[in-house]
Amino acid sequence: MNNNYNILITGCEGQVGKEFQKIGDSDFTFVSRETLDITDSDAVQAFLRNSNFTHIINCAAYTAVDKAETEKDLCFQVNAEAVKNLALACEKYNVVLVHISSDYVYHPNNDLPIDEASTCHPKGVYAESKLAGENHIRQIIKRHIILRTSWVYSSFGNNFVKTMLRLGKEKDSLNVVNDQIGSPTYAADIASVILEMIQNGEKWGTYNFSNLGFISWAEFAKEIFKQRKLEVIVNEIPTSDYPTPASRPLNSRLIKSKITDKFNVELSYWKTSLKKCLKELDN
Ligand SMILES: NC(=O)C1=CN([C@@H]2O[C@H](COP(=O)(O)OP(=O)(O)OC[C@H]3O[C@@H](n4cnc5c(N)ncnc54)[C@H](OP(=O)(O)O)[C@@H]3O)[C@@H](O)[C@H]2O)C=CC1
Ligand SMILES: Cc1cn([C@H]2C[C@H](O)[C@@H](COP(=O)(O)OP(=O)(O)O[C@H]3O[C@@H](C)C(=O)[C@@H](O)[C@H]3O)O2)c(=O)[nH]c1=O
Repeated sequence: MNNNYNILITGCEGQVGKEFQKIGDSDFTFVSRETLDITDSDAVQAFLRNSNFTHIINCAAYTAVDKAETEKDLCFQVNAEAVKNLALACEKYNVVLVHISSDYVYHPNNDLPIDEASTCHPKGVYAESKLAGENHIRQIIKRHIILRTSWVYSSFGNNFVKTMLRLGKEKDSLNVVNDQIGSPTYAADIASVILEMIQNGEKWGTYNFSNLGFISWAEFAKEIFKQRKLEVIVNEIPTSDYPTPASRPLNSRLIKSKITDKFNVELSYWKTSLKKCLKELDN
């Protein structure tokens, strides 16, 4: 980056937040939940009033999709009300707000690839709270970027890759759903693309972003074990055989031409990014 930027990263201990820490640029100020709870609107206002931030990249969120079904208030506080706080404070102090949202806001009832203009039919508390957060931003602040991404994993925190590696050590075979189709996304690629977007000019709005290729969770699991040379059998099952408290969309095929056309960014193929993450885990 360069000296023109002064960027606050909220939720810095999460998967995406940690990737910004890995980049470790001097333009960044990192705050975790302990340092800045984004649901505390006074604290957020005070933090911005006393600093000179050009951007906030909001990596803070409530991401426990199933638990959200029984923690609706908390989930909405973090993913919707707190995002509103951030948007109001950014608008007041002339700060650009970069926010991360989810493929789960779309939840279409067809198999067609999804662009940013597609109608959203979020199902479940997490998905609804993420769309509510987005809507606050669009209503409050023009100078924003919302990145809708999917199936995020990294060497940090909890995610599908780490769950598969853990279960693969414990069991010879696993049942994994094969009818939810989307793209895994390496958190490091999200951090990189956000920085490219910030440096690439003022093109506000909502953008899909994920790694390239549309696959099922079962295919993802198989490739994780293949790259790790683990002999684990993946039994492909329908979602109906894997009941969960929150329903997941069957179609998460995000079209990424808006982001590639407007920002001229290169997307990484999902297997290539998976390889990088597994290497990172080895280290
Ligand atoms: N994970 C995924 O598969 C996907 C994620 N996304 C979106 O990407 C973004 C980043 O996700 P990811 O990095 O995986 O999320 P993580 O769950 O890994 O990290 C979220 C971070 O936010 C922190 N946090 C929670 N509540 C607050 C609060 N009130 N104030 C400040 N910080 C808080 C958490 O802290 P603590 O752990 O202490 O609660 C955690 O460190 C989120 O907006 C998410 O919705 C989109 C698509 C897929
Ligand atoms: C562990 C496991 C999961 N699954 C299924 C359940 C689910 O449909 C799918 C993925 O499971 P997870 O619980 O890891 O994924 P989930 O928490 O639903 O992941 C979502 O998180 C939120 C935050 C997002 O925004 C989404 O983009 C998406 O990444 O795999 C199996 O079929 N077998 C298994 O052994």
